[in-house]
Amino acid sequence: MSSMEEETLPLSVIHVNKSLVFINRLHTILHSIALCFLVYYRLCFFFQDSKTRETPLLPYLLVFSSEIVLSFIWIFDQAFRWNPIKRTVFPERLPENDKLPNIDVFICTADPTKEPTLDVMNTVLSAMAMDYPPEKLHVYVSDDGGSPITLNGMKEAWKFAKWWIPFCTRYRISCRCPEAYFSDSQNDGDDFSENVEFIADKRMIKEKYEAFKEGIMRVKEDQNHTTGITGQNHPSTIEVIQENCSGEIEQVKLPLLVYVSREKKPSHPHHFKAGALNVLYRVSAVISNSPYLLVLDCDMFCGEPASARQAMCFHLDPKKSPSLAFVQFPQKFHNISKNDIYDSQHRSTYTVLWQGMDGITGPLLSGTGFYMKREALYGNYKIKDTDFKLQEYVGTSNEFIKSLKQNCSPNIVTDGNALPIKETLLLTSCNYEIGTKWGKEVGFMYGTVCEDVHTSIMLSCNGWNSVYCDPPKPQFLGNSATNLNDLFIQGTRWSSGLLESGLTKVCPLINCPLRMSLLLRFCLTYITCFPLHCLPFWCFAIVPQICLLSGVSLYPKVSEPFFFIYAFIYLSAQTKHLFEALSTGGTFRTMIIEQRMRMMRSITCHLYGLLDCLMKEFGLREASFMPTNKVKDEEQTMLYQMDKYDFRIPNMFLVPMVALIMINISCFIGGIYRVLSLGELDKMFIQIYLMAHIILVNYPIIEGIVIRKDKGRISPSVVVTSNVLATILTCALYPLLRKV
Ligand SMILES: O=c1ccn([C@@H]2O[C@H](COP(=O)(O)OP(=O)(O)O[C@H]3O[C@H](CO)[C@@H](O)[C@H](O)[C@H]3O)[C@@H](O)[C@H]2O)c(=O)[nH]1
Ligand SMILES: [Mn+2]
Repeated sequence: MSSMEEETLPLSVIHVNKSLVFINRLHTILHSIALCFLVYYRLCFFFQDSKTRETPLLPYLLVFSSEIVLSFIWIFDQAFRWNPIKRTVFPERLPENDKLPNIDVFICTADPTKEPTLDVMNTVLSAMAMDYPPEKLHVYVSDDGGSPITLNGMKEAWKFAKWWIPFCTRYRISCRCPEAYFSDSQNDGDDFSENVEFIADKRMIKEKYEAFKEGIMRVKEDQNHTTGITGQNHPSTIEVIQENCSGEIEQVKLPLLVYVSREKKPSHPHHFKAGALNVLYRVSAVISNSPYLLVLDCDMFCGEPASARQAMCFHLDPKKSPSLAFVQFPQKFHNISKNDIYDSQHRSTYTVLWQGMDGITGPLLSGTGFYMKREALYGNYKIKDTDFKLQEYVGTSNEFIKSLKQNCSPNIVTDGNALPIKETLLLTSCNYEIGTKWGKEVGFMYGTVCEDVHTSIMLSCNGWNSVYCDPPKPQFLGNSATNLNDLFIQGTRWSSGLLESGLTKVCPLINCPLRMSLLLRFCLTYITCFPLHCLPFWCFAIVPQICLLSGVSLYPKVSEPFFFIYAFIYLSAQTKHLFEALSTGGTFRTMIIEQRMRMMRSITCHLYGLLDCLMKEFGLREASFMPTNKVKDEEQTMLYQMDKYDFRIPNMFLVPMVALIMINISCFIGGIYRVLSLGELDKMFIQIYLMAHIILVNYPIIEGIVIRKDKGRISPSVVVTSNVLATILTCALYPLLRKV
């Protein structure tokens, strides 16, 4: 091959599945037409003579407005289906190692009791062992807990890395997270599994790993009697982890490893993960100042070592690079069971939604597993600005301002200089950001607990693009919440954060720049507003039910032509969902589980998220970020693996779900009785069908009340409380919905 040809070979290519695009667009058009008929049918009601109307106004308006809200959310959702694409990368076409850019890896951890140090260190080790020149990798760990356990864990990890990294490179190990490697015997490279030397080395590394584990545990016990320093109140500590060469093994080149714990005071807002990332962003700027950043949550390790090179296929592509802010990898999880009863893997987001956005201007940040261009987070500052102006923007650190102008050339690391202690202490102090634009225009955005989505909306507004890279082998593997409790806590946090950025900060539909395309606007609106689902879902879970009891019909009769509109909309939505589930590796069961989880989430998390967001808006509540629990609970894991829902969740979440199911069941029974005795099946068919659908999809709740005897069932006391709530709701609404 001539060098000319070589130069023009692309680093990545795009695939468009033409038939998928056709099906999607056809479905969107047909379904939209049906929705127009539905609206027409509903509007006709208002032109009827009010004396001849059979249906009272209030339930009719409730159902109609719910249909309108759902239809709008559905329309926004279609933007993701308009132009989905997939990409393939060719990392082998990248320039030689010495021409690759530097990368700073950021790993966040917050609390050693909720985030086991061993797991965090596994993430650190997997990042250090990535297939990338070690002198070009710099790993920074942010410890928001300010815990000596984490610092000591890093020292142990450093020692172990000196064995682990050469072992991985030598035997081309593909799984570079030690815990995952040792727990699965399938992980050996085929080339070496018979090799005597390899077997001996592996045994030796395994011993070192056990010693490393013990080292971490030992520290844990030692530190039980700590000082007055807490996770919320501690000074900053910055330390480069290194050890004088003990001569034990030959000098191994390791990536730079830096421990950063920012100063925290209860009186100062610390802005959660976004705050932690911004501190790392500044500290790394005066140490390594790499042009690219990889951000990882402590519970997401690098399963495969290839992601850095894959990401560079986009960042080093001269056509894409100028406007490319980040390359996002999907979040995949190693702890998902076969049937994934909680939809913990968020199938739809990481297949349909992100592929769909990739065909527009690129996916949103997903918090972890992305390669960001440092420059993209500078905000709108101008290189020409005077230092004085820049100080208003990024704060008073001269070293940091210098780093902005140095055009990303690394300084301290390569020069072998000592750490600029004074500067890093300044950059990590609580007061540094006061009066600056951090979190507003520069760095990761503050003011929401979904800093990832909010930051990427701001990037989109500034004209940056992104790319979704989903190679066949998952590059990042995380720990997803696999129990209802964690999922609901996380879901509530997300709903509140998303609504906050969508309703109160940047309403993507209205106040994004004019040049932003309509499709992108729709996607952003969908993402930030989908928790509003809770309004129609609550309505559909109560109003048609109680109306059935009192004989109020809300939908067309089976014998009316408009019945077919409803039937069409229902069937079209269900078939499309099934089609998507099947075409992304799911089954019919996946579809049912997703619908169930959507109902459960809407009724609980989305509603609480909405309330939380409103309360914050009116100053009644402070923002809070409760990290998900990452400590494994044997019993919980067992229930999950057996596909049994674990209903040991706070009443706040459980009672509304159980109460609504009870309303549905009792109205269903009462309704059937009424319909049969009065012969009104024709009139009430849709309402009866709706209830049957809700009850069937949520069968596990009924099972939890009636059949199960294990610890994860729904306890009788919850059933009683829910009954009370259901009765109050029914008694209050029954007369209202009948008369008004
Ligand atoms: O004050 C804080 C709180 C959290 N974290 C870290 O943030 C990360 C994410 O927290 P986690 O408890 O794992 O939350 P998840 O719900 O699993 O996180 C999802 O949702 C977050 C937004 O709500 C995103 O930031 C994450 O990337 C995404 O995985 C973890 O590494 C934490 O250590 C901090 O550093 N400081
Ligand atoms: Mn997490």
